Amino acid sequence: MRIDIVTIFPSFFDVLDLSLLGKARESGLLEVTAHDLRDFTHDRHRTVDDTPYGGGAGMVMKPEPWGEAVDSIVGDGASDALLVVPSPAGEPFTQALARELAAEQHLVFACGRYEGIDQRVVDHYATRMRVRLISLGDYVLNGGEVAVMAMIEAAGRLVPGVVGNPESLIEESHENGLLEYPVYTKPAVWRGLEVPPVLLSGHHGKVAEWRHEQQVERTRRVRPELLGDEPHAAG
Ligand SMILES: N#Cc1ccccc1Cn1ccc2ccc(-c3cc(N)[nH]n3)cc21
Repeated sequence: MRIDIVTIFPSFFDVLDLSLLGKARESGLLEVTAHDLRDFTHDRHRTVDDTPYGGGAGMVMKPEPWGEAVDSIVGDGASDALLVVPSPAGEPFTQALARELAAEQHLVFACGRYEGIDQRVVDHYATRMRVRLISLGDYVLNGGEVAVMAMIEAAGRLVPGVVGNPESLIEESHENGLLEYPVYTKPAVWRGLEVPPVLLSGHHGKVAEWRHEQQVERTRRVRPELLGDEPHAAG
């Protein structure tokens, strides 16, 4: 299995040289590469973030560096790789999902920071490859790196040959809260994708209403049981 990680903290993943996964890398069972997102910026300050359209606290990760970084890994067309984006708005990471990741040939992990990555990055790559937003649990981390480390560990250990004794593999799961709304920053149009007009309106009430609607729509779509709707069948 090939694993690529895009992050502003590449050295965070040096720890993967240790322990079980370190041996799996040496044996060639796992090929893991961390890429610095700032290497795909072109300004003196290596800027990766900007203010959010629609206002609100914090900063949002700009789409352009992400486009260049992911393209450098998967090329500029369709790809069989799976793009995994850790997010509080993602589907729950479970043992079953770890098994699905373990069966992939090529995983690309996008580690966001700040208030998240401009929504259009996900929207763009969804036209070229499979994209999955995955939540480690219903709490908010400062970025994606911890979640990616957990996913790599959970999935990596399921790759045949990585864990000496397969009997030692175990099951687990978690739970709830409204999911995040999509975020956007400059430019207003990126690769033909526009920011939702309400976020450019300057009407804070409408922005707040739209964001809540997005949260409900996402939660109903991804975690219906959190709204008291019928939960999905187990499995
Ligand atoms: N997004 C967002 C966000 C929204 C509001 C406040 C803070 C953040 C921080 N953040 C930025 C990137 C990023 C990636 C994954 C998580 C994450 C995953 C789980 N399961 N919890 N938190 C958080 C992340």
